[in-house]
Amino acid sequence: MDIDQKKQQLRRKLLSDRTRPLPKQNRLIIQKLSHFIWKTGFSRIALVWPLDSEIDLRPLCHLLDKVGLQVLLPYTPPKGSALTFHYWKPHTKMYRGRFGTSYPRGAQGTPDLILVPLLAFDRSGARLGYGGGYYDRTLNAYPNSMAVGYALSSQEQKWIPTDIFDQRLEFIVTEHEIITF
Ligand SMILES: Nc1nc2c(c(=O)[nH]1)N(C=O)[C@@H](CNc1ccc(C(=O)N[C@@H](CCC(=O)O)C(=O)O)cc1)CN2
Ligand SMILES: Nc1ncnc2c1ncn2[C@@H]1O[C@H](COP(=O)(O)OP(=O)(O)OP(=O)(O)O)[C@@H](O)[C@H]1O
Repeated sequence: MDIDQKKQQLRRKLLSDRTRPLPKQNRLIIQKLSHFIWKTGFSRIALVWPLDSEIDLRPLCHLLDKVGLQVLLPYTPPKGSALTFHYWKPHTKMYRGRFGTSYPRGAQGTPDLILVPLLAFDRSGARLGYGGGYYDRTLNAYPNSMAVGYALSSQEQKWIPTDIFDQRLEFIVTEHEIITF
């Protein structure tokens, strides 16, 4: 079995086992993330609008906006291209995009810090996503942005198969800890 097939097998299993985070877990991750973001001193932060059963960062979008930081959200282009990030404010209208994603139209920006959604991670900083390769291409396209994954601690796996193009994360924030690589 090659790496793509191994990833696909793991992805299928994780998707079928996945349960929605509990409100308390969601709150704890947001607390940890907001503290982490505050400490970096960065001001342009890329987050993501949730898909089914994912951690919901929408309260964090509002929180960051309230304290005067710039919130950016991704637009998902056809497979093969990097995501683009667009400024969001609490009143911004969201549009339906590819794969059930939602995105704001309007001015594009370059984030200082990119929060990266994931299906699974391991202790080496490897991540498994939905298989579009979007964040791998995006982190390549924004080499100066800090990449920070966020996940439930239950999303940790012993080992994630990786390819040469897979981008490792610098940090992963869970409801229990901040993992540094
Ligand atoms: N909330 C959220 N937004 C996000 C992401 C994410 O993980 N979470 N993405 C992170 O990259 C991007 C969109 N990623 C996606 C990439 C591929 C597929 C996809 O191919 N879905 C197939 C099934 C995949 C499979 O069977 O392996 C489908 O819908 O048919 C879905 C989302 C950008 N926005
Ligand atoms: N930088 C890249 N250059 C060329 N091809 C790439 C690159 N990154 C990913 N790919 C291709 O995209 C496909 C999906 O990649 P991968 O399985 O790593 O996605 P993922 O990280 O799980 O998904 P996502 O980032 O969208 O959440 C791979 O089969 C690979 O061929």
